Amino acid sequence: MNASFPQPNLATLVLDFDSTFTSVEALDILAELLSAADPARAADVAHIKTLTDQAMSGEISFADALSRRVQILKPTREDIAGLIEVLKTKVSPSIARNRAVFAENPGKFRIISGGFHDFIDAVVADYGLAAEYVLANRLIWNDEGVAIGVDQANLLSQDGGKVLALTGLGLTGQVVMVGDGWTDFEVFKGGAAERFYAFTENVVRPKVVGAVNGETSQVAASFDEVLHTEGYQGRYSFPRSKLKVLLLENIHPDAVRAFREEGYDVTTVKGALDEDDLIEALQGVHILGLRSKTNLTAKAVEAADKLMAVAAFCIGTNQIDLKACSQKGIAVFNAPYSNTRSVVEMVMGLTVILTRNIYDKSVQMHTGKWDKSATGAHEVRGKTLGIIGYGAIGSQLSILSEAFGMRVIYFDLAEKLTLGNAKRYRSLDALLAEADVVSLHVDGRGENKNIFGAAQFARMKDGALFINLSRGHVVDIDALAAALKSGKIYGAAVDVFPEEPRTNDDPFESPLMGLKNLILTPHIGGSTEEAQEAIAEFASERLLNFLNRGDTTFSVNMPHVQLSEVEGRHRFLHLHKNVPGVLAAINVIMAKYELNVLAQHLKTNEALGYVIVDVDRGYPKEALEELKAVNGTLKFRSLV
Ligand SMILES: NC(=O)C1=CN([C@@H]2O[C@H](COP(=O)(O)OP(=O)(O)OC[C@H]3O[C@@H](n4cnc5c(N)ncnc54)[C@H](O)[C@@H]3O)[C@@H](O)[C@H]2O)C=CC1
Ligand SMILES: O=C(O)C(=O)COP(=O)(O)O
Repeated sequence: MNASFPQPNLATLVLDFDSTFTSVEALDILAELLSAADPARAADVAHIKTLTDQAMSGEISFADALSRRVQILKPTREDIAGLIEVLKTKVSPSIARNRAVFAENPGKFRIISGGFHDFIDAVVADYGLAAEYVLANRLIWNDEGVAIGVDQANLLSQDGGKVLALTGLGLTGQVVMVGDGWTDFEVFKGGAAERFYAFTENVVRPKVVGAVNGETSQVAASFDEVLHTEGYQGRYSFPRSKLKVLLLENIHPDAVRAFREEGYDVTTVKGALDEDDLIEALQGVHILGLRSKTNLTAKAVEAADKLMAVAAFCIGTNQIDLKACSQKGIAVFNAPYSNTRSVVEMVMGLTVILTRNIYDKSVQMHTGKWDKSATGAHEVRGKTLGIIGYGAIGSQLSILSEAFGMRVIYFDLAEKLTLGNAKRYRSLDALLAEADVVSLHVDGRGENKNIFGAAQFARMKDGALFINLSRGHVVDIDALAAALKSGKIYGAAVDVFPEEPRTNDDPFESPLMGLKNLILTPHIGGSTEEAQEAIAEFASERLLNFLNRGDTTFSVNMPHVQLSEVEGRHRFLHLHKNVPGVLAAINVIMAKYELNVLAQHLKTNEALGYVIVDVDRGYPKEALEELKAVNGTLKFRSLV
């Protein structure tokens, strides 16, 4: 840390070793190593684990369990050397990522353990903790180099030994105990520490967690949480385990895994939520993942107290009130290309099925009717496909249908790169007059409500086909039903509806039900395993890059800034209304606190300005308060 900004009055943090500093119980690992080398010792492993568990939960005497375990194991010096190598790879993830904190705060950390100096010292030495900072037991060795017992004179081989050993150090200032086990809690209960954190990153011991009072003793799911609460500047300015991620609508498990692996607190919900339930579920949530069926309304955005970012784990973002999100400085992302191909393949299949009348033939077969005839069945080759909306899906469809021998014409509001031999039509009516198959691929913007109604069906060729896999509100469903009933159009495939059930348990109702040569599908255009997996990867990466570095690439409402990892520096992320003077105000504060700026970016769009400043490590807390108070600030956070 920059020596000019020491954090005042930091407590001494005393860390337990087994299942706290490392993610494992050392004697369990030792037992596993011994039994791997000699399978006849498998029973010993089970025995050791039971004793460890009983002792850590406070069910049996710690001292008794300790010497019994050593006597069962009887490790050699080589065994202990092997154990050290393994333990070095098992340091708890949140401790490992905060390695710099140990060096930046010399003398502020102690290790206390009923385990043994014989292996602990070597493991914690990598973190700059010398043996004098370790309070632990010692093994008793015989002349053959075999450990045969425990130093009974050492306080830590006795019940209640941690309290006595720690008190004996006579530390000045506040002392805080961090550990997973009952003996760690006893340190606090016995008065040797002012505060206690029940450390649950590796193991949750109900007796210990149940004993905390929420004030001077509390649960910490990671070392980041401890550092943050105790005022240390750790690897993360805010502990990830306190950042809540809510994933709705059965988002692929790969996304859940991606967030959990990075230490975030993830909750999943199978279906979509209505406004009231969403408002309730969003309380305290920082990150929201949804798909096409959850409407994130302005009211829900307004009520969301902690929301920082939202991702549509799909293409469409029409279900999200983007304006409301921007006004609150909430970043919105989507996955614009991950299910494109799935939709296109489905449209190709539907085109062939409708053109050949395959669907109705199959329905009849299921009722025992054999109707072998060519009447009304056609090839798609040589037919004209009219694509409305030549975006990612429309243009990909253009390529595949040309490969099928179709002639492609399209209509789009925007200028688009025409692919292959497709032809752009500047008038929708002209396209409708020529297309044998009309396929809708416009986006779901509000203005597109009912763009396809009775007038458009009337302008289509008699007996043409109609396909909609875009958005339900784009088509007047009654007009579609009428066009099908009258025979004006020969067949249709519809995947999206103005009203869709929220979950698979809710009923589907539509005036389209029961009509002939009409294929209805439950909004599955993007529902392939390939697409869902790709979306999970893409959308979670966008969110994680935003959370971990401030990167806004691919955001649908934020100015785009691509950022690298934050290494050995602090990063301030300042999102504000796009009004004059904000950058200047930020720089005045930087200068006032003599913060050494390593890099600075400013990107704006119509509504928002986004300033990113990387500074040398170490800053006074007041600087952050002033940065947050700059006029126009919507969101401010700092990363380390
Ligand atoms: N059924 C499903 O499961 C899925 C549905 N979708 C939906 O498919 C639609 C298309 O997706 P993408 O191609 O990725 O979107 P995109 O944004 O790349 O393309 C949309 C195109 O439509 C054009 N457009 C918008 N309004 C128009 C109008 N009134 N008339 C003519 N052109 C208009 C735009 O200029 C743009 O080129 C979206 O509504 C998306 O939500 C996407 C994936 C899966
Ligand atoms: O990607 C889209 O826009 C879709 O419509 C797919 O929606 P879904 O994720 O299947 O709810």
